[in-house]
Amino acid sequence: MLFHAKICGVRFKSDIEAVGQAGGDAIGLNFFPPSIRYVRPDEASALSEVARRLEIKCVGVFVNESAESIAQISQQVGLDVIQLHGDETLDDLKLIREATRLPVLRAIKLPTGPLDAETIESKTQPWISAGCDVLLDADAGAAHGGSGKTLDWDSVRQWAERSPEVNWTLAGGLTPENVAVAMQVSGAKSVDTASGAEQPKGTKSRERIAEFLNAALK
Ligand SMILES: O=C(O)c1ccccc1N[C@@H]1O[C@H](COP(=O)(O)O)[C@@H](O)[C@H]1O
Repeated sequence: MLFHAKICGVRFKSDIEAVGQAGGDAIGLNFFPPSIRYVRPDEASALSEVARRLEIKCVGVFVNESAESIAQISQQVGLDVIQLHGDETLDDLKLIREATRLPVLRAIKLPTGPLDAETIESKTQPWISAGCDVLLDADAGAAHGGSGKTLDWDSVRQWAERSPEVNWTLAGGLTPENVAVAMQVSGAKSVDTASGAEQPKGTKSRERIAEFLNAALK
């Protein structure tokens, strides 16, 4: 497992200090320019120094970025994990791995309505076979992520029970209020949130970060 609880889309040092104080083990730095959580690589370098000091992993979130660009940003910032959250292919994965030599977390975007274990299996299987950990997220359309929409956690559990060896993270609309239930129902041991730790949307809240991590790590 790459991490237990990640707070994604942090933009300020104080966000990372709040994650460290509440025992979180990963942050996400968002390199998708249209996102409200986007950080420039030079800003991200300063953030990753804080994370490194607190022994928090830095996950770079990328959407349809070239392998060269991912490698350049990854080196500049000092990333630990590459999260692919766009329409990247298995051929792209090969290039990204060769260029970065970092573990890859593949976001699998699933429908927010009724779901079944077979659908999750068919979408995750090629990436798991290629050696990726997978992050299950709600399909956010053109925004690609950060929608605040939740998944059908019962179906996630049915899929996960069939594949106990797979390293996976639950995302999609997780909040301080629902993360404990989401973990109980789905069986997730690793979770990720972006909008759930914000107040207002786009601004991380120290209180919501602490509440989320307390609920997820208890
Ligand atoms: O957060 C974003 O803006 C974002 C944009 C593009 C790709 C991924 C993004 N974030 C990821 O989306 C999931 C779910 O977000 P939420 O918790 O539902 O708001 C989040 O865990 C990030 O990894």
